[in-house]
Amino acid sequence: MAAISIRNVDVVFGNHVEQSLALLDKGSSRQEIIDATGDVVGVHNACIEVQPGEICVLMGLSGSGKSSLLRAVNGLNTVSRGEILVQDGDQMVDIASCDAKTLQHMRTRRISMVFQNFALMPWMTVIDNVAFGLEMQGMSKPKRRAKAMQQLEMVSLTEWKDKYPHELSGGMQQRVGLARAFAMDSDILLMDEPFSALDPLIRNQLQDELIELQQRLNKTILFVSHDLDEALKLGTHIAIMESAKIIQHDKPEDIVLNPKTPYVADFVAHTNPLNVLCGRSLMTDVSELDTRDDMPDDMRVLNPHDNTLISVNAEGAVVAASRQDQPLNLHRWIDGQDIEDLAEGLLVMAAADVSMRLAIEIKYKTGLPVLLTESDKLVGVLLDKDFYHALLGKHFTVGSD
Ligand SMILES: Nc1ncnc2c1ncn2[C@@H]1O[C@H](COP(=O)(O)OP(=O)(O)OP(=O)(O)O)[C@@H](O)[C@H]1O
Repeated sequence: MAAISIRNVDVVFGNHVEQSLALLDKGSSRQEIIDATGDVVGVHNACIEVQPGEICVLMGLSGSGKSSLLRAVNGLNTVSRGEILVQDGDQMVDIASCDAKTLQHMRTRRISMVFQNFALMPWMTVIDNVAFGLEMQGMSKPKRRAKAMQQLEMVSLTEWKDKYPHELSGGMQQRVGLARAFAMDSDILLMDEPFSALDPLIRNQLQDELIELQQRLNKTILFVSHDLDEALKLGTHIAIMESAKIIQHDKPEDIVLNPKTPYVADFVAHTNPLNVLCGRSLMTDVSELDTRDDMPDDMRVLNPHDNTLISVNAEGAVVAASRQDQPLNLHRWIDGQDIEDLAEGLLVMAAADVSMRLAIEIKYKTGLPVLLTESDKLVGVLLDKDFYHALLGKHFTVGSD
């Protein structure tokens, strides 16, 4: 069961919603609808399923409708048409049509929100800010203070518990915002550009902390960002919005490798995709490696210029390698090992899903191509051209639709 299921959702701001929806159905543009009715289309026909434990990032330029859609998920924006089904135990509640009491229940128990401007109460101490939502849930004072302390510990702010928000830096205030959201124990977190007001170093640190917290707590997160690097880093899925519509909803790697429109390609061209690209997507397939008539059948050429060769056995495993007739040592890369262990001239075999960032580091240390394996079988090789393609962004083609 999806945690959030957004089905054909339109959000129209204004006083002529029916008329504007009719115009949308006739294919009128956003601007034509503003001209005809004065209404603004925030979201047009959005459909996404977010599975439990996913981080889905809504990404797009300013005004594309990201916040409008996010805010519809907890009823802060009225859904003009369509359904937003949110998991509540073993049933799904339609936020678009449920009564006020159910919406209140969903907001206090199931869905928490973290805002860009932190939205802390300036007259309350840090701990009271974190405990605030728990009071709304009806939890007793000692219990909610204990719980709030736990959350502050999680974001390393226990020593600041009695301070007021203005005494904290922006990054610390956003940590309080995170602690407050996590304290609610709700399964779903809505995050509206929570880190964009912070300087890059702190933003990076909070992104890492969010990933770490998410791995521990397994929340479902819908996250708004206008920064593709942030989306690629955080998202298990990314939904790209343009002019109120979702134009591509995919895994990060697919966004980078197969942008569906020039708008998406333009974002991709200005990003650093090395963290999301994996070796398999860019490798030269084993079947494309050259053989030579003057060599045994099991030999493959990695580099004809310095005569780097490998020998592959009947099971497809690499059993030997040489360069300029001198044997090369083979080395199996183990996750988590220290890159400094590698030396010039080692021929490394890594899993085919190795990140391109790590593959480039390996190549830098060894000066050799990187062999990619699956269950010990050679499936491909990262040659110089594959690294250059990754670095120069020559790895994608824009889809036709
Ligand atoms: N409450 C509202 N009333 C009227 N128009 C609104 C309202 N909220 C958003 N809009 C309009 O809907 C459109 C989409 O805005 P939205 O804030 O969702 O975009 P966004 O992609 O989140 O942009 P940003 O990154 O700048 O926050 C904009 O044209 C905006 O002016």
